[in-house]
Amino acid sequence: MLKVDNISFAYDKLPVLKNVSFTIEKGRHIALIGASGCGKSTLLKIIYGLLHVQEGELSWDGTKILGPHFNLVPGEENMKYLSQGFELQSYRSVAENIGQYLSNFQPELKQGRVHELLDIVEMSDFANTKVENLSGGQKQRVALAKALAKRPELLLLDEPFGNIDNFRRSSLRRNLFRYLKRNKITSITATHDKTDILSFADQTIVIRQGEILTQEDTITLYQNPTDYYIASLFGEVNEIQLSSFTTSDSQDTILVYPHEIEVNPNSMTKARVKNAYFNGGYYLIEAVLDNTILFFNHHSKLIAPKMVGITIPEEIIEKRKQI
Ligand SMILES: Nc1ncnc2c1ncn2[C@@H]1O[C@H](COP(=O)(O)OP(=O)(O)OP(=O)(O)O)[C@@H](O)[C@H]1O
Repeated sequence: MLKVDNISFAYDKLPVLKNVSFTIEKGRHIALIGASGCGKSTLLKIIYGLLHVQEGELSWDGTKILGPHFNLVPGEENMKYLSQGFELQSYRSVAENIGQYLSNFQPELKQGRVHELLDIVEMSDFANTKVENLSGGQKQRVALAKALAKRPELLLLDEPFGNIDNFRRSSLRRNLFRYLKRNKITSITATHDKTDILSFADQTIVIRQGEILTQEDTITLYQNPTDYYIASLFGEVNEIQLSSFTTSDSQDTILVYPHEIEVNPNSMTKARVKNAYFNGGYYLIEAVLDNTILFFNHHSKLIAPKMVGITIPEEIIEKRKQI
């Protein structure tokens, strides 16, 4: 179990993390989300032992993480941290990089392990290619394989798929998290990508300006966002006046995702279409309702300045009213 107990951290005088506490059970996958600059990378570096906390304590399986003031070689033995820049040896081959820290005592074992890792990151065809001849996305995949090579107990990933094209990203993500689950490797992934969060994170930790806002089961958090900041980290979201959709005359608002709003010609609530953005399987419609911008999904393009009736299902209204 990872235990982070009331840590605070500042670069020089700039406080970045404030009284951060949470625990993570072994084998769980955690997404770490928050606006750019909120302290995600800093937190990962602290957990890995690259930065020394001014206040608080951390432990992994009951053993205190001492940080760089106490470890000769920075970085905890049983963890791996994959940073946004990848530390690879560019003049050596992909296979040599992945196997760099593996024992040479049993060459067949080492070779088998390197092949297994090449397969996970879909880089088998590049085993003998020098890293300097790879693209950014390919380097990122090699760095990931290298981080997994020595079977870390805790894997810390900082935007791990940022440079990887969409096509590759989906299968890589599936391969990686399947491997981590099978091998009971705990992971924390700092990310801005909603798919990393929704499909693969058991739990999500939300940070705002260096403070933990919440740690919650991912699906529960998505379905019951307690504030606009949290909901907006999953993508577009609307803050809607209840009075626009119900007979209520209260000033209360609820959070509604674009896919939860339905076009219904019979609805008394009419919005004026402003723009339609093609999104593949649907259009994201930007409309104006009661002088406020509103986003909803629609299967076909709607042309401005058309007036459309819209509704929100009763159960969504009731659920969000209670948050
Ligand atoms: N080495 C450093 N020295 C001084 N300030 C730093 C340093 N590294 C980061 N910071 C500052 O600390 C704050 C948190 O940075 P951090 O990289 O942890 O944010 P982040 O949430 O990971 O952001 P992003 O999502 O953009 O990667 C920012 O204000 C950043 O400018």
